[in-house]
Amino acid sequence: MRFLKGHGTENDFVILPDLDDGLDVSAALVAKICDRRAGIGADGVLRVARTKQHAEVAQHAEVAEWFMDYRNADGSVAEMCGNGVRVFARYLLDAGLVEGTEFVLATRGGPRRVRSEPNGDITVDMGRPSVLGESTASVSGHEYPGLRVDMGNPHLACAIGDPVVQVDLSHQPGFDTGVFPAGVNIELFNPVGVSRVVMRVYERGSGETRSCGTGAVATAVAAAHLSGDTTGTWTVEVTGGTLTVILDEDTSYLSGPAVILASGELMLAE
Ligand SMILES: N[C@@H](CCC[C@H](N)C(=O)O)C(=O)O
Repeated sequence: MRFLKGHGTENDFVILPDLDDGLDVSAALVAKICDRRAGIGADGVLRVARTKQHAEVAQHAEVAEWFMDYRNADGSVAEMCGNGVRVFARYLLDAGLVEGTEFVLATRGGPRRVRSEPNGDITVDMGRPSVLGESTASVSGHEYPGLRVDMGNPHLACAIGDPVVQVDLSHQPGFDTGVFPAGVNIELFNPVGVSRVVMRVYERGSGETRSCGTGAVATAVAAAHLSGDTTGTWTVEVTGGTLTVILDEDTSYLSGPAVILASGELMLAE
């Protein structure tokens, strides 16, 4: 099985080109691939599939030839992955599977338009964030109130008084399972200047990661909300680099680097 490895601000992925739709990618195989000792190691897997072959996204085949079949490191399926879309787009561009610098790809969360920028960054139109109210995350005995934001996938973005670098995110934070029956991605952030935040994230299905694109947009929405805003350009400093988020009236954009760093032949089997 051919694979590539890539990352976006160190949110890292194994890419499985499955252009003929022949791969049986079970949850167990994904978990093995993502294992950082016994596998290649990654926060998730991006299977490159044809949109028209998949009933769950086939309605977008007219606008998006390629479907990002995203799986978390534990093998669970998620609707969207912002950094995954950017790395997936980088792969499609490098492999010559798309024409031009702007195109649409399919995700379970809906079609997403991407643009390759002159400086090499990839920008994604992430759609309009849905603000769903408030909830609370608990970490090491602290209760952190936050904003529920749906980005196609669920987020709880919490501004905290403690420096985020000091928080222990080695375990799953507590959350209200009545509010988030399918689990949630939890962002903790500190506002650090004008339209600038430092963020850490504990991802559903992957644990703490060094970046999360949907989480960066959710965090920008929550940070803007604190100052009574819904629009603006935000710099989100994550552990693995820096992302830019633009919030406008109708949609949101995520920009940053996306890199393919290796390719090879995978010998793992279930
Ligand atoms: N890292 C991603 C989000 C991946 C999915 C998430 N763990 C979930 O289960 O919803 C991103 O960059 O958005």
